[in-house]
Amino acid sequence: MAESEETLTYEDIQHISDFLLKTTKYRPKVAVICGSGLGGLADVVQEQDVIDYRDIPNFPQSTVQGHRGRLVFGHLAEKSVICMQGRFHQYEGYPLWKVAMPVRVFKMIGVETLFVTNAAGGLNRNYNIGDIMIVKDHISMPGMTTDNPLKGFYDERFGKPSSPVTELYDRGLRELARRVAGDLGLGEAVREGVLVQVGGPSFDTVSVFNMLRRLGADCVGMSSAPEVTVARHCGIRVLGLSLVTDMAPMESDLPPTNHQEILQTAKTRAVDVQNLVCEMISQLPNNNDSVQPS
Ligand SMILES: O=P(O)(O)O[C@H]1O[C@H](CO)[C@@H](O)[C@H]1O
Ligand code: HPA
Repeated sequence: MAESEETLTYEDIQHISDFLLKTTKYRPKVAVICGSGLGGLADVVQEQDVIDYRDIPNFPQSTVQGHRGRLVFGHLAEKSVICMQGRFHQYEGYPLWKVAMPVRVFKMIGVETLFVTNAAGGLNRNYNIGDIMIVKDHISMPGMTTDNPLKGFYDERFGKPSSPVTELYDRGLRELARRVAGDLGLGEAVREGVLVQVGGPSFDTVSVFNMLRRLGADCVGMSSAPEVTVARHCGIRVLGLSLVTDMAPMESDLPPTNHQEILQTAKTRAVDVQNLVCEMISQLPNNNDSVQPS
C-alpha cells in the first residue's frame, strides 16, 4: 500500500515484519524505543544489524533532530533486542495509528517486552532536572479528545476494540526498575509518577502547565502514550522511563525551554538511562515470563 493511502492493513504490517525477518538473523523478544537525545542506547547494541527507516516498506520517516531514523537489531546484555533509534510524533504530521504502527510490527516479529523512553518536562515541583521517572500511568490529552492510536486501524488480530488498557505500565517491570536503579546507585534521582502527553510541537503555556499538574501529572511530554496503548492492546508488557530534561515553567517569570536545550540535558543523563535499561534487560527472565511483582 502506498504511503499516501489512508491506513495500513494487517497484511501490510505482515509485509513489513516479513521484510525485517528476512533482513536480520535476530528474533528479539525485547524492544526499546529511544526518546529525544536517548538514541545512544542503540549505539551500545552489540553485533548490530542496522536498517534505515527509508529502506523499510511503508515505514514512516524520522523528521525530528535527535531521532536518527533506523532500527538497530543486535545483542544487549546478551539478549536479542530491537531498538528504534528515532520515534514518531503526532506533531510531525503522522496520525496516531502510524506513530504507534512500529509496535504492531514488533508484536509480529515476536516482541514481548517494550521499553519506552522519552525526554519530558517536570511538572512536579519536587522533581529536578536529570531525574528519571518510572512511568506508572499516563494521561493522553489527544486520547481524551477522541484521537486514539487504536482508531483508524482496527483488526481484531491485534486485540479486541474494547480490550482493557488499565495497568498500562507493568507492575513487575516497575518494581524491577526501582530495584535495579537502587543497585546502580541512582537512588533519589529515580521517581515514579504520571506522564501527560500533549500534542506539541510548541511548548505549552504557564496556565496549561498548571492545569496539567492539577490533573495529577508529574511530567509532560509529546510522545509515548500511543506506543504504550498499542503495545498493551496487543499484549506486550511495557516499562516507561521519562528523563526530566527541563522544569515546565509554571510561573511566567521562569525561562521556557527549547529542543536544543532538551537534547543537551538528555546527553548528560543518557548513560544512566542506558545503564538502567541494559541492567533491566539482563535481569529479565530468559523464558520471557513476566516479572512477578512481590
Ligand atoms: O518524547 P521524545 O521523543 O523523547 O521527545 C521529547 O522532546 C521533544 C521536545 O523537545 C518532544 O518531541 C518531546 O516529546
Ligand atoms: O516541557 C516539556 N513539554 C513538553 N514536552 C517536553 N519534552 C521535554 N520537555 C517537555
